[in-house]
Amino acid sequence: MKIFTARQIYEADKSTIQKEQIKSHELMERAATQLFEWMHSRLRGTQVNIKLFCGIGNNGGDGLVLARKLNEHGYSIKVYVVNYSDKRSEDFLLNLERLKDGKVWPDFINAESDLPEISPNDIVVDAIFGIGLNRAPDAWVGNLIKHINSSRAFTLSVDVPSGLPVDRGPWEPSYVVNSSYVLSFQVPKLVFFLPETGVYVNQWEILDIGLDQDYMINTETDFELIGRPEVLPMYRPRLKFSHKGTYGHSVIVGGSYGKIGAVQLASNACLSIGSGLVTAFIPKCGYDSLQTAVPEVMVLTGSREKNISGIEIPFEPSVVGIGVGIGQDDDTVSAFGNFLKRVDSPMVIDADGLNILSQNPEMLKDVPALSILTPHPRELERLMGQWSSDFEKLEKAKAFAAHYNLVLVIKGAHTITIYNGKGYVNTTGNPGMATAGSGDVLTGMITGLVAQGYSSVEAAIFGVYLHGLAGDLGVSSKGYEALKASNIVEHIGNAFSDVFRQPEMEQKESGQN
Ligand SMILES: NC(=O)C1=CN([C@@H]2O[C@H](COP(=O)(O)OP(=O)(O)OC[C@H]3O[C@@H](n4cnc5c(N)ncnc54)[C@H](O)[C@@H]3O)[C@@H](O)[C@H]2O)[C@@H](O)CC1
Ligand SMILES: [K+]
Repeated sequence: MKIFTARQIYEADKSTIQKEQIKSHELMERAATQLFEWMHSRLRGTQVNIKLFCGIGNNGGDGLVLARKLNEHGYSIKVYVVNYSDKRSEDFLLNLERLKDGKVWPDFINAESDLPEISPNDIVVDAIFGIGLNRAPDAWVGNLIKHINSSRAFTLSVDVPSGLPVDRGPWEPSYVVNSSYVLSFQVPKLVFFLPETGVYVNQWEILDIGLDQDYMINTETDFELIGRPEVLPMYRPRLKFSHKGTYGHSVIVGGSYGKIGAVQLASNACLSIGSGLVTAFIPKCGYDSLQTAVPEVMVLTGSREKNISGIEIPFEPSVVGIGVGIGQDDDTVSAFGNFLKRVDSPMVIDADGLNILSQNPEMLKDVPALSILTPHPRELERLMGQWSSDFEKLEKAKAFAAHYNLVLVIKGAHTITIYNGKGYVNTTGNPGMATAGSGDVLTGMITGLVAQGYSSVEAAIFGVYLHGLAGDLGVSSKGYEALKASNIVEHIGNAFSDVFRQPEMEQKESGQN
């Protein structure tokens, strides 16, 4: 699913109004009717106090339409107009009149007003600012937002949490509504998925308000949300008359004394995702344990007992995944550097492989084109320097990936794969996966997909998706705390099946942070 910028959403809005020959207030009515139906289908007339905070733009207009409909259906509502500007939008004004026609009289909140009482049992509808926010809210509006946040009431945000701009970080982090649930129109917003701004969104759901499909399909976006519909077409079916050679021979290079488990996890994951053959290249100390733990994996050892000091592979591998548990001994670093010079085909580089690159940036030019680097945020920072916001991080990552012609997988709650100026935001995974060895499993999975002929970017996107899904399936039986990296490997097969599961009903895009 494409992730549009605010400017693109306004364009889609305009194009819909033109093509359908409707008025903008009719589109507002359509959007707010969706909001109402969402609430009504859940509340079914329950007598709870609903407090609607409406700004003076179209986000506020949505709130007013919702208030009118709730009132018509007998709900107990109180409407507050947050009067932060006298530039009220036309559709806001129209709907203010319609609300008054229904005998609902909003309270107007200004800089001098007392803050209204909000009980933890109330439902707050947050329609103060939408995607039109273009500067920090005034301090008194910020204080109102803080007041809403401290009320502990269930807070339903219209389109976006008020105070959260959609194309940058907030000016003042405490002036952003902490949403319990965001009902976002038509498309998800990038800020829902980034570590600094995703914290304002507990759960989100997309409401389809029927914006112009032609515009949506034909407009290129810088980011895309990756769910099942996006990964299904990437799948490469296994062929009846195929053999293990068809699916590639992967080599996992890594391990050092005390860190052989990393290679075990990566090679096991590599096999489980379908690599025809897997060979591990490790120091001698790991030979027995690895052969015993994963008998299907072939093992080559270097000349040293405890670390890798030279990498010799006596055949042409389909792909190499390198770095897990490899350490940073001087001779390992030079073995790594020499190996990079000798390999031309894309590799998967993780963990200490990335740290070696950060320490020795001159090696970056030897990394084969289209290699996949899988840093977590600290490793990314070591590779490309600090950033001041998530948005700057993404811009730097795009520039870095383009400069070296690489695929960058930025690991996190929503892992983002960067390639060719575009970011692919993953939707699977859970906090149970923040556990030792989880990254080693991902390295093995991506390596195994490249071995089977997936392009680098597809291997990264699909591998990240399946890794998260395997973790989600693992959590359903183990729980968050007990989930181990080896459980993720055990669920890779189920993750494939899940991708092909027929949806029981129409899937709605939604998520939880
Ligand atoms: N594009 C769509 O698909 C649709 C959008 N609708 C709603 O329209 C919203 C956008 O409406 P608007 O463009 O009117 O913008 P907002 O309602 O988000 O903000 C209102 C206005 O306040 C001003 N403003 C921005 N930051 C401010 C600040 N810090 N202090 C004081 N004033 C500030 C701006 O001039 C802005 O236009 C969406 O979020 C959505 O809720 C819906 O009505 C229907 C369809
Ligand atoms: K809002």
